[in-house]
Amino acid sequence: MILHHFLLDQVAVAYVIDDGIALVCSDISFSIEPGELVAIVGKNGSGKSTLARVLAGLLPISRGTMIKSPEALHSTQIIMQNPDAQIIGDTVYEDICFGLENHCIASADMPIRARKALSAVGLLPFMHVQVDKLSGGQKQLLCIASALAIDADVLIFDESTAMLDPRSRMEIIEVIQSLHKEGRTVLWVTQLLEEIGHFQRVIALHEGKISFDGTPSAFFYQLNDDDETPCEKLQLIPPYPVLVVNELHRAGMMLVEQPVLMSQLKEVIIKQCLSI
Ligand SMILES: Nc1ncnc2c1ncn2[C@@H]1O[C@H](COP(=O)(O)OP(=O)(O)OP(=O)(O)O)[C@@H](O)[C@H]1O
Repeated sequence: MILHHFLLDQVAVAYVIDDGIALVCSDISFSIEPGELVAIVGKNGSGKSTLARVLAGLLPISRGTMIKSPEALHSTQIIMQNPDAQIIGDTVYEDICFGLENHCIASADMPIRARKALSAVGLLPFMHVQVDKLSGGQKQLLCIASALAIDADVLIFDESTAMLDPRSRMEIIEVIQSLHKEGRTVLWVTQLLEEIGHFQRVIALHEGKISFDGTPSAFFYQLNDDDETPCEKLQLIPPYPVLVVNELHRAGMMLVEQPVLMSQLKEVIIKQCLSI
């Protein structure tokens, strides 16, 4: 029997506003299984952060049902867009320890956990630095390290690398892939479509509803030439490798595979050229 981490059925979410309530998500039904690596995409205001907060237990649902596994209930960490809203300690180390204390981790284990987590995000040299001396991107890395130190089963990243440069962002995605290999469940909210090739599954939101749930290649490619892809339907711009494939296609060169990442595009072109 599969125990879902999250099982949502016809979920709706509303905010209380001045003149009533605003329904921002509706008809949301999906499940997340343990160990999944999922990207959540959509335009600004499509409901990604709202959904992330619901899954993290920070927002109640207004309608429908949501069932969580015990792990998802007790061991989910969300890393949000704004690092200042999540940092409490005066120094990097104190901030990590604050989260560890909240999770009843023994004091003796704290230094080793903090070092391991800070190493994973490249912040070990900053361990005893005052938090207000960190850049915005370094603060985001600290929030990620705090979640890693706690050893959460489910990690939800809500555009938490938005302030990082491309190299640091790639390094975080590599950290996330290794956490996934260890069995962790990762939900990654992003606006950057070039990132989603690193994920197994894409959930796309449009106006608070799920408009797509499937693989990255199914999001960017369509079997029939005349059909719009799920990505095009959302009026989002696909990443560069997909644009290259589409241009080659128009020029008469059909690729047998559907690359999403640059490394995949390179492999496909080499394979195809060698077979001519
Ligand atoms: N606290 C709130 N009160 C009222 N409305 C809200 C609140 N937070 C978000 N909303 C509204 O809910 C809708 C979805 O917002 P949400 O932040 O979930 O979208 P998003 O896809 O994460 O957007 P972005 O990519 O811009 O961060 C938007 O219309 C937004 O204005």
